[in-house]
Amino acid sequence: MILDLDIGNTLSKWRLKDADSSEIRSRGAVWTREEWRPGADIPDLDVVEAVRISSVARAAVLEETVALLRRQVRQVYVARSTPEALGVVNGYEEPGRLGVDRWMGALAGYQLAGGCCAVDCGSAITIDFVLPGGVHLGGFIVPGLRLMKESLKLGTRNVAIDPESESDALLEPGRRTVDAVNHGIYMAAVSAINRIYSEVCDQQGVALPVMLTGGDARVVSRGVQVPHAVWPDMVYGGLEASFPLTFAERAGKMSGAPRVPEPVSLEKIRAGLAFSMLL
Ligand SMILES: Nc1ncnc2c1ncn2[C@@H]1O[C@H](COP(=O)(O)OP(=O)(O)OP(=O)(O)O)[C@@H](O)[C@H]1O
Ligand SMILES: CC(C)(CO)[C@@H](O)C(=O)NCCC(=O)O
Ligand SMILES: [K+]
Repeated sequence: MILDLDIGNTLSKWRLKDADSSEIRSRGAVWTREEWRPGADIPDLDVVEAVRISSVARAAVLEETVALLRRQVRQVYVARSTPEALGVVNGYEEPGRLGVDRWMGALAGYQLAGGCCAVDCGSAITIDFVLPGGVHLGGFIVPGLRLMKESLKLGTRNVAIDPESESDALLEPGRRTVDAVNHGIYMAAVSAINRIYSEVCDQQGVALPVMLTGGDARVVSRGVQVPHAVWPDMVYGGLEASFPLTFAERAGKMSGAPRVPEPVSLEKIRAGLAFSMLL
C-alpha cells in the first residue's frame, strides 16, 4: 500500500492506495494541530510500503511526522516546491516559498490539462495559473470561507453554508446575521475567483481550463461561472506525478482525475469582463 498525506493548516488528509490495482482503499482526515500519530483514525502502517507527503504545516509538524513514519516505512517521499518540475517552471521569485500544496496542484493540473487555473479552497483559497507552455505565473491567496467567517467574530462560525444551496439563493441579501455573513463571504470568494480568472486569461490572451479542489470546492463550484472540474485528489495527483510508484503512475495516470471541460472562448471571457466594467 501507498500512503499519501496532504498536511494542511487545519486538516491532515490521508489516503491509502493499492500499489498493484491502483485502487484507493481508504481515506480519512485528522486535525493537523493534533499531529500525526498512528491510532484510531490512522491507517495501520504495517501494510504501508511507501509514503508521499505534501505539507504546509509548521516545519516541526512535518519533521515529527517524517521521523515517526521512517521508523516503520522504508520509502518516505517529501514533496518540495522546486524551480522546475514535470515541464512546469515555478513563477515565484523564490520558488521554494510557494506553498507545496499549490505546487502539487499546479503540476497535477498541468499534467492533466496542459495550461490551467488550479483553485484550492481550503483554509486559504489559492488560485494558481500555468500557461500552456508550462510557465507558472504565480497566483492569488484569499482567506478561505471558514477563516473569513471566524475573523468577523459574529458567532456564526459553526453554521456552514449548505453545500446544497443554490448560488442564486446566496445572492440574496441576508435578513439574519448568519445569512448576511454566509452570503457575504460566499460572494467574496466566488466573485474573486471569477474576476481573477477573467483578468488573467485576458492579460495572457488564453482561455485556461479550470479545476477546483479543497474542503470547500463543492460549494464554491456552484458559484464559479466558467466551465470547470472539481478534483478532490488534485494535491495527491501532484504527489503521484512527482513520485510515480505504480505502473499506472509511471504511465502518467493520476487516480480520480476528472474529465476537464473545454474552457469558454477568450472572446466570451473578454465580453464578460467588458460587460462588468460597464455596470
Ligand atoms: N470535516 C471538515 N472539517 C473541517 N473543515 C471542513 C470539513 N469539511 C469541509 N470543511 C471546509 O474545508 C475547509 C478546509 O479545507 P481543506 O481541508 O482543504 O483545508 P486545509 O487542510 O486547512 O487546507 P490548507 O492546505 O489550505 O491549510 C474549511 O474552510 C471548511 O470550511
Ligand atoms: C497558502 C497556503 C496556506 C494554502 O494552503 C499554503 O500554500 C502556504 O502556506 N503557502 C506558503 C505561502 C505561499 O504560497 O506564497
Ligand atoms: K489544501
